Amino acid sequence: MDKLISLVPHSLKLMVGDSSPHDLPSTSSSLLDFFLKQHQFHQVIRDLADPEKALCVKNKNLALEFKEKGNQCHLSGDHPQALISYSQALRMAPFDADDMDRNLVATLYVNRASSLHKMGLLMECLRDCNRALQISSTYAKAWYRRGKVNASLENYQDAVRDLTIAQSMESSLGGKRQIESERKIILDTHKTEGCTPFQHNEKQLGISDEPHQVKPQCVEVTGKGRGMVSQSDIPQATLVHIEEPYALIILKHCRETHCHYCLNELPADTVPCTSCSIPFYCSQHCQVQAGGQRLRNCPKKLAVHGSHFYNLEDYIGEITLSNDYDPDVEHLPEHIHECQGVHWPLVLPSDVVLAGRIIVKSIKQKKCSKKGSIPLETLDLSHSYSKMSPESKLELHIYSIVLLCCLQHSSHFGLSVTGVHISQTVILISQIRVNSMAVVRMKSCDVNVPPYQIEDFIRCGRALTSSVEQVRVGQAVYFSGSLFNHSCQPNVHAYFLSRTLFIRTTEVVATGYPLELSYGPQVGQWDCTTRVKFLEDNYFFRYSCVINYERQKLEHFLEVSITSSLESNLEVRKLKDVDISKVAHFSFEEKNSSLHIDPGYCLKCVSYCDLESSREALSKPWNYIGRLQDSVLFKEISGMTLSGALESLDLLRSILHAYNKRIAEAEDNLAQAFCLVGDLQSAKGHCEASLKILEKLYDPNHVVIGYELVKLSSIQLSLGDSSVVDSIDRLSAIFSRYYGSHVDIVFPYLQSLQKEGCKLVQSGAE
Ligand SMILES: C[S@@+](CC[C@H](N)C(=O)[O-])C[C@H]1O[C@@H](n2cnc3c(N)ncnc32)[C@H](O)[C@@H]1O
Repeated sequence: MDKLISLVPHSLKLMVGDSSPHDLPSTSSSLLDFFLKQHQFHQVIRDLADPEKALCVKNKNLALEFKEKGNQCHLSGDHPQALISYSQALRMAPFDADDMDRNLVATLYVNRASSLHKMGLLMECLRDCNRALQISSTYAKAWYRRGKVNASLENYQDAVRDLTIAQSMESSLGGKRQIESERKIILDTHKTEGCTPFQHNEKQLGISDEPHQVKPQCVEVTGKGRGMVSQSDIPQATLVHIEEPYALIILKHCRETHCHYCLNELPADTVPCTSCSIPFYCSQHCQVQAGGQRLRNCPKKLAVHGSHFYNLEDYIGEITLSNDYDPDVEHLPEHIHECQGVHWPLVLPSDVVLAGRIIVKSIKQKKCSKKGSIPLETLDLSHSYSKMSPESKLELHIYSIVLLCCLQHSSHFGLSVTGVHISQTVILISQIRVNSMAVVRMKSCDVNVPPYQIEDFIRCGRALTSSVEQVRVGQAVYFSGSLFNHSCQPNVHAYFLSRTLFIRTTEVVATGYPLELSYGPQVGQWDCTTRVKFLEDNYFFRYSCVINYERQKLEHFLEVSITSSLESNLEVRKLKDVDISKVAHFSFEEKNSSLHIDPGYCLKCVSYCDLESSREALSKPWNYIGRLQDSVLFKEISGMTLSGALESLDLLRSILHAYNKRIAEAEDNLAQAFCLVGDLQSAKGHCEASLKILEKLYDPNHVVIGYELVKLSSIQLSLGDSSVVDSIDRLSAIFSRYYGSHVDIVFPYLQSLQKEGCKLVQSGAE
């Protein structure tokens, strides 16, 4: 990008920087004309989009190298490393390549199945066997591995069937004999009458279909454009909106860890795209839905001898015929035009690639390829192009030109790159910037447990300071979802299951009242100034809701814990446009209206703080707390860091207001540090202290309290403290308010906590 920007002459930069949506077609054509004369520009496009230079194509030699590495690791017993190597080999292997007279991909699936079996990942192993068989239905080794894993899964009937088929397909006499003896052992040891339910399809995570009858209405809201309002009185925790994305993309940092279609965390048995080496999917279902081009197979009718009990031909058909394509789900082959191994989808920013997906989708939907016109004007979304900085405008122009040139190379729509098309793309990217939603997932972590082991540790109740945090995994356009405006006091909460957006009320909402979300991280994670800046930089509006307005005025007046008095006080809404002393007066009214207000006094509890000297005195303790945070991150806690942080905490307590949020953060850091050094009693004390402060700052059912309760309950569990039951009950109530009946799907850790809590109480009662 910098290279292209540096080519643009100053006068053209000025013209683009000054442009309005109205002049876009002419500024776009001028810039395009300029670039078309630059050989460096053509070089950039060739590097990004020329199939000859494609870097993300399949590569058989590389696949064989990874396969060999996987085999060596498997032989030496390093199964996790073998798994990684086989997955990389699958990513690189051309779908139709052969290796030793066998389809290479099928071989790799079977090899990976062996590693998965050794690692105890039985369902993953079974799925890989099925994948191999769907490519090569006569593959004896795949049937054999399937039989073995079915035996481990105690699906003895299927195990016997699989081994019968394996024996029939095996060509060597020795092999046949070995399979026969294993089959006999299973037959002799286990009675196979009674049918084990057979399931080979990859099931998607079931999303419970909670009824939602409450439909919000879209209206014009003064100063905010369109917005959503309630049409009736809506109870708390009611689902008010469900929507599938119009277009979605995974974020770059999640490409190796999350499915590129549904954005769920990748399982151990990842499925790569069959045509390029870019995406990984969690299942063939997602691969097909995304346009990861799985070849349809048509297995032969196989005659199998050796069984008079079952109809083995039907059984084989059931396993080898994939049915990943779900005709009821709208098919969005969003990856298909990016799938030629060229690397522009990998290097261009996510929102630009997302714009490409929308362009291709709208072309396909309108079937206007012959006309070569991009019907982007159909996207009824707001944008703030006029408010962007000159640098951003130039950047948007260049990205739009590059994207269209790449699409022109990669797709077969006869796409022409013109000033009008570029200007439409500029507007589209501007629309994406203010309207797309960050798709998030809840992630559990623990200071003592490596991330890949967290689920196992949690399941066994061995995690100590487990915490949950929201991580951004994708970016998506939801047409109706984007009509919810922002509030720093949101009354609805958005979350995602797979690609689906859910919006739920977090409080009772009266008829006609706006339904508003919090843009950016959840309330409580940022202070007011940071959020206002974020809204200005990213959404181009100056946030001026009552709470903020009053808070800004109060911040001149008093630096301590203003959140506490205002955030919980809904009556503050009435205070718009009143003088600061009146705000103060209002806050004191109920208690003692005759109080005199001076800067430095807390409006909630009247304690005093000398703001000037406190600011100076705070810098040293903050440094110590910062050092502690780093040590927790690197899991290296020295006695010095700990004692420095403890002294700093005392200092903070003496200077700051008792309910300052930063003291709560320091307490929380100390809790994590004490967990790391194994002093759980102290950890519990600090966690409780942090919670006590948060309870003063937030509504008792606020999600911020829920997060701290997760930590407290995991420490209490580790200590065998029976009060964990109360903590878990509280946190269940809080999360149910935000996630309703989806709480167990969004936050599976809650169930493990509940189970462990019950066990603890029962063992205490015995
Ligand atoms: C995702 S859109 C919301 C829908 C938008 N109001 C519309 O008319 O399409 C985000 C844009 O809405 C406006 N907006 C959202 N919340 C606002 C608020 N609290 N105050 C002022 N403008 C707001 C801003 O222009 C922002 O860029």
